Amino acid sequence: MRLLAVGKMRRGPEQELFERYRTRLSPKLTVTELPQGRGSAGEIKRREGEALLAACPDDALLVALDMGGPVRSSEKLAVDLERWRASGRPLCFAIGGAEGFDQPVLSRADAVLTLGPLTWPHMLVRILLAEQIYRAQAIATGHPYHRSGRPG
Ligand SMILES: C[S@@+](CC[C@H](N)C(=O)[O-])C[C@H]1O[C@@H](n2cnc3c(N)ncnc32)[C@H](O)[C@@H]1O
Repeated sequence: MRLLAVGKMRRGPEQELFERYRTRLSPKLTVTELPQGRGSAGEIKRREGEALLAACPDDALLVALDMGGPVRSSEKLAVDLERWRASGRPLCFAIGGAEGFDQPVLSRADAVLTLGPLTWPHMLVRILLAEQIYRAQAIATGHPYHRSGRPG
């Protein structure tokens, strides 16, 4: 699995937390960091979008992290992750920069993964994504890390 992410994560508590989850994942999640775009908001989005699409293999199943996607439970994400991996295509997640994704990235994406309607800082999104993939793996294997606790 690959993560294409705009921006550079510096050493510190965010990186430590991200690594805590990332290193528990199987298969491994490798990270490709892309430079933040320059110029107007439109130029930033276009440049970052071009870099994201250039880094994404043609045959990859691209999952764009964006507020605009359908809301999923962690259990549903576990099912979708299994389905995405069973496709046999390399799985690529993408996290945008401060301006979000350019339309061509969203058009190329095979799926959109939302972490809810709130806007999260992109470095926290890396942590949340790694934790949710780890949780999805715990759900798939029946590991007690995940406890549903929901009625019904
Ligand atoms: C600071 S946000 C960008 C916000 C931008 N103004 C927009 O409207 O998309 C940076 C990146 O974090 C990710 N992100 C932020 N909040 C998210 C959420 N609730 N669900 C999924 N991804 C999110 C997206 O990949 C987004 O491109």
